[in-house]
Amino acid sequence: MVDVQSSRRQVPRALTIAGSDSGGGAGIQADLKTFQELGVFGMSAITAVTAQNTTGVQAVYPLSPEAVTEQIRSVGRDIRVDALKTGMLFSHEIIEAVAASLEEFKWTRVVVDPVMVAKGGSVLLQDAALSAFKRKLLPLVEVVTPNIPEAERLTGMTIRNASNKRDAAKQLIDLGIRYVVMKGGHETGEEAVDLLYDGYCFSEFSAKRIDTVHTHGTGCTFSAALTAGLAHGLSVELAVQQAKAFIQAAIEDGIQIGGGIGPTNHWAYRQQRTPGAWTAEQSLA
Ligand SMILES: Nc1ncnc2c1ncn2[C@@H]1O[C@H](COP(=O)(O)OP(=O)(O)O)[C@@H](O)[C@H]1O
Ligand SMILES: Cc1ncc(COP(=O)(O)OP(=O)(O)O)c(N)n1
Repeated sequence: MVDVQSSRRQVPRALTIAGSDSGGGAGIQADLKTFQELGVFGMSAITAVTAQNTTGVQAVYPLSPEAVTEQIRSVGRDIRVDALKTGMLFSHEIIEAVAASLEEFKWTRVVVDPVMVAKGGSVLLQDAALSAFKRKLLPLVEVVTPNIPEAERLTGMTIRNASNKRDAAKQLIDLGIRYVVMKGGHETGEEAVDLLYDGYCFSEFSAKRIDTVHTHGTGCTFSAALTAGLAHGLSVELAVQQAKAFIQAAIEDGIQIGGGIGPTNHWAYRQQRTPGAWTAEQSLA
């Protein structure tokens, strides 16, 4: 007789603690799609429900901190978590609940995407939550992935050039974070350059900047791909390299969704690696 229990395969598992985007391009939805594409079993703890589409965020309904804690506990008490990421945390109460859970379970492979404002301008992190975010959450994380405006808000610095980026990364490391990835999506120039700093060395991950407005959820997707790499046991450097390739494919092989700032293509990276696979264009033909 086959022992079904012991013959079941062990797979990497990752948890996302983030907001729901009803439009499917960012938040929990982008994270779970990305985990799946990268061969990781995805789990979620929802912090807030947003009514959202490609034209913007129409409404935000935060959950109670207890509801967030209970979701994390349910996962943590039964299922191994190899890596996790946070996205939209919204309030200082939710940040405190998440920080307490990270301490309770002693998870170390933790990626924090400091989501603050959606591309349409809606607030996804309240002003009053910034201090708890810096003091309670950031010292517990392995990697933080700010875009330029987020790095400016976290450090109080104005970032205009490469030297400013390095100074801001150093300031963030001083908060107790192991690695900073400062993303270059909001800059201009031929290349989109992401800067990685480990407290000693800087490395750059560069790819051709794609001329498109359809970048809804790029930060969520990038940080989820990075988390998936960590769940597989990759070093942070290799996980960033894979995440960069994943987001590049997702932006480059764009799909037409909605009438505003559309999402990226979460299956493009896999498709590029699967000879003879169907393409987004073929499926519409
Ligand atoms: N137009 C683009 N072309 C290529 N890469 C991009 C583009 N926009 C963003 N990226 C990449 O997407 C990832 C997310 O970056 P960014 O857009 O800055 O984050 P966020 O969504 O948090 O604002 C980074 O790896 C960045 O370099
Ligand atoms: C629920 C939710 N979480 C996060 C975001 C922000 O996502 P991001 O990847 O920064 O991309 P933009 O929305 O700024 O394009 C969100 N919109 N919703």
